[in-house]
Amino acid sequence: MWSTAREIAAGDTVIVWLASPFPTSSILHQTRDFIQPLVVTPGKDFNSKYGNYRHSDFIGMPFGSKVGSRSGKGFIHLLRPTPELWTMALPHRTQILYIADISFIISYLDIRRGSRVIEAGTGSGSFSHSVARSIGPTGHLWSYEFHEARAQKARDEFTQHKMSDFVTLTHQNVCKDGFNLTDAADSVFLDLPAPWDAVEHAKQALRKDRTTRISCFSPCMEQVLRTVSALNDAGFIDITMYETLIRPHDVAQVPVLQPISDMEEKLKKSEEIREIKRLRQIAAKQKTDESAHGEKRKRDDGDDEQEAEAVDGEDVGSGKKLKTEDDDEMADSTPSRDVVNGSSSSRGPAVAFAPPLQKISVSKAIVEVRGHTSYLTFATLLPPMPGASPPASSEDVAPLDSVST
Ligand SMILES: C[S@@+](CC[C@H](N)C(=O)[O-])C[C@H]1O[C@@H](n2cnc3c(N)ncnc32)[C@H](O)[C@@H]1O
Repeated sequence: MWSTAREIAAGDTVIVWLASPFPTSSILHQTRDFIQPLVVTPGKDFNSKYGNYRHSDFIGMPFGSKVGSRSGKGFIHLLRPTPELWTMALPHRTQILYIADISFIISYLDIRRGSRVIEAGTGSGSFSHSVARSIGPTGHLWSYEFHEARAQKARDEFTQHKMSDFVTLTHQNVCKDGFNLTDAADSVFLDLPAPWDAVEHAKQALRKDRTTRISCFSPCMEQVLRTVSALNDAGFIDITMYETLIRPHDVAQVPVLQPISDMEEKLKKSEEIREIKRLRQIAAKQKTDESAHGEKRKRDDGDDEQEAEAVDGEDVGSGKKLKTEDDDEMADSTPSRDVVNGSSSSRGPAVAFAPPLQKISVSKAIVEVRGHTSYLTFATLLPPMPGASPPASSEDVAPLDSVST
């Protein structure tokens, strides 16, 4: 398909991104103001509200470059085309399929490297580009469009995007004239106003030596019901309908909350250390008082000192401090942080046990889901059983109320 070279050359298609390189989901469907395809043509200029540029200046730049305008005001990004970017940037000649539906259809039709696929109609070629990438040059896409100007424009684009070796575009009314193919395709995709009229033709074009799939894209339920009837009549099975909706999520980074059991343990330890510190302070104060008075104070109760020594690990009399495990832990715990709520503490060398604070990404789904595009009906066609007679059509089946019991 498109150039895989590192640098942009004359004649290459580039996608010009005119806005922030980090789109939010809300602008993904309104990006045509921000994103445009461009064929690099020496001698031509690209002018926009983001500045003026000469195509020839793009030649030799790596794809993905950020380019400043000639006036120094504004910049653009020159991106390598992908089917996703093409769908966002392509010139619309019809309504098009977007990536949420495209990816779902490709997955449910089991389209992969080497697949042989039929699509009708081609429209603006949005779906065609994603299929072309999925099947690669070892597969084949037969695309049909009955609007002559659209067919020609799509054909030109397929040639420009180096797809024409494995994508065949035919200008034809598939409901009337079918696909001119027999037992050829692994799957069929119909994006037509009246897909039911093309179901029998699709059946003829599908392979009979393996299980094959069909999908029809229709905006309203009446179309779905007619299509389901036609699929039933043609002997398709496993008929299922889906709707693809985009549900945006609010994403935020939050501090990792620690398990309560850990917190209890740490709080207990914190209390113990606070108590030790308190006793140390008492002992230190006593020592200061004694030296200030220049005499050794007589103790009424020698037990106090012993108690302080026992808890504190400090030889109060000699002023020598004995190192404890807790001291090590306090010294190692940097930076100092509040364990409980995760906020930074400005209380100096406070007691701290938590490792440097970690954050995780969490998301909350937005309840309202908008953006109905169409209903997707899928069905399966099994290879005929050897010696089996063709399935009865619904017209041959007597209505339920006429069946006597
Ligand atoms: C909605 S557009 C398809 C958009 C396309 N899936 C895309 O992603 O760009 C439907 C196209 O089907 C074409 N079409 C309608 N009926 C047709 C028929 N019977 N045979 C061939 N093409 C047909 C229309 O001209 C139109 O271009």
